[in-house]
Amino acid sequence: MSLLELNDVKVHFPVRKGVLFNRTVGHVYAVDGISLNVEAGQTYGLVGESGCGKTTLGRAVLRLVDVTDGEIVLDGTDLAKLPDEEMRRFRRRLQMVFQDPLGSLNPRQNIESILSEGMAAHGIGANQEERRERIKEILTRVGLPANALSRYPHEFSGGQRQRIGIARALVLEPDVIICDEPVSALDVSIQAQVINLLEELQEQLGLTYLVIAHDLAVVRHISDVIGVMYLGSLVEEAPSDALYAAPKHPYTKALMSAVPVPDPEVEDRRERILLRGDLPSPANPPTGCRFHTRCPWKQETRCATERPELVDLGDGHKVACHFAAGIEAGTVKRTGAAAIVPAGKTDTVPAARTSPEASAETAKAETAKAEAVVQDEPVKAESEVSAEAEVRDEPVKPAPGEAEASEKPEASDESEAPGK
Ligand SMILES: Nc1ncnc2c1ncn2[C@@H]1O[C@H](COP(=O)(O)OP(=O)(O)OP(=O)(O)O)[C@@H](O)[C@H]1O
Repeated sequence: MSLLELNDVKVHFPVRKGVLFNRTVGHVYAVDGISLNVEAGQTYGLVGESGCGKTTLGRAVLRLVDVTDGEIVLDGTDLAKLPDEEMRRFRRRLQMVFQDPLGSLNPRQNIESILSEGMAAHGIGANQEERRERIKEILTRVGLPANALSRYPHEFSGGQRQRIGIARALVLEPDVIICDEPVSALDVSIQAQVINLLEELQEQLGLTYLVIAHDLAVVRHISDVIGVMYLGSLVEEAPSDALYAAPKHPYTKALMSAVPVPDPEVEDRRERILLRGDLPSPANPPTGCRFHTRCPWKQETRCATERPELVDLGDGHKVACHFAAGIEAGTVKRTGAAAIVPAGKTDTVPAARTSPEASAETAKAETAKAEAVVQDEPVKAESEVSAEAEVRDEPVKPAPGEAEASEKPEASDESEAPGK
């Protein structure tokens, strides 16, 4: 059963001009008609390049931005239409884990204060004593020592801060956690541990996640279903394995073709699709299919005039492309608008600096590393982690003001062992 259901959600930001900015001259169509279902106890991964509207959609679900149109149904209640007062009660049930753990934690509050603030606001725990006990339990679950309570955010490494961000969400016992780029600010060696922690917590507590990320490797590992976003809309949605085995939308094919294959023979033979140009402006999106200006299979004139619906081609594999079936069957021919080259020869084709391929090229090695880490790195069992936390009795770093912040570089984030 769907716990969270989005029906044709739109978020259009007005573009204002004039001396008093009181004249609306257009709109940024950041989210433009997204429908998706997140099943209870599952993870929905939302991917797309920077600027496609992922974060805005996540914020819309929490009603942190105004929803222009559509329904956001949590457990039968449409949040989009709830008065602010009633929405406040629902806020506890939807929590967010942010990309930048340091930026989202108040540096002047210790961990107990940060975590108990929301609990008190939502009436969780009869008194501070009860709240403290609950916080200690959650800190152990996320692999942090109980003595973290009295420490401040700057005393922790990046990965540990993200664990605090996860704990802050968990203490409120939410139904759905929206993770917005939960590991992209972390060193690659730490990313897998945080992803694995999210998975362990899901198994133990039956959590439901909406994970927003630009990194296909991160989303693949954790998601049951993946949605691919382009310029405010979903272009493809499928069970994770099906999407990776056989992407059907040209945009997804291009994204996937940028991910290197570990086998050198396959890598040499396979083709890469290099999209040219930047993501068009969401203030002035192309007509028809929004991807047609960069699509290698663009056909006259339907692609430029008729916006494709997201259609189920079988087994829940949905695609918004007029010619997906023909492309798959080989009956629709390529027409240009993108270069298709052997993977080993990508450097011969200049791509626009800001295109996904430009960043994909520079991020290629990083993605490979991240994927290797996600697959191979042994992660301690939770029992091991909490046992270590108990045993270790390490000196507490100076409180803020006593000494300059002794921020550790992420790379020396040790193996993210708790109890530091
Ligand atoms: N408050 C706002 N007012 C106007 N435009 C906005 C606002 N917030 C976001 N946008 C625009 O909406 C579009 C989508 O932004 P959004 O941050 O959701 O994308 P994203 O896919 O999450 O990208 P990133 O990963 O870089 O954050 C962008 O063009 C952005 O400039």
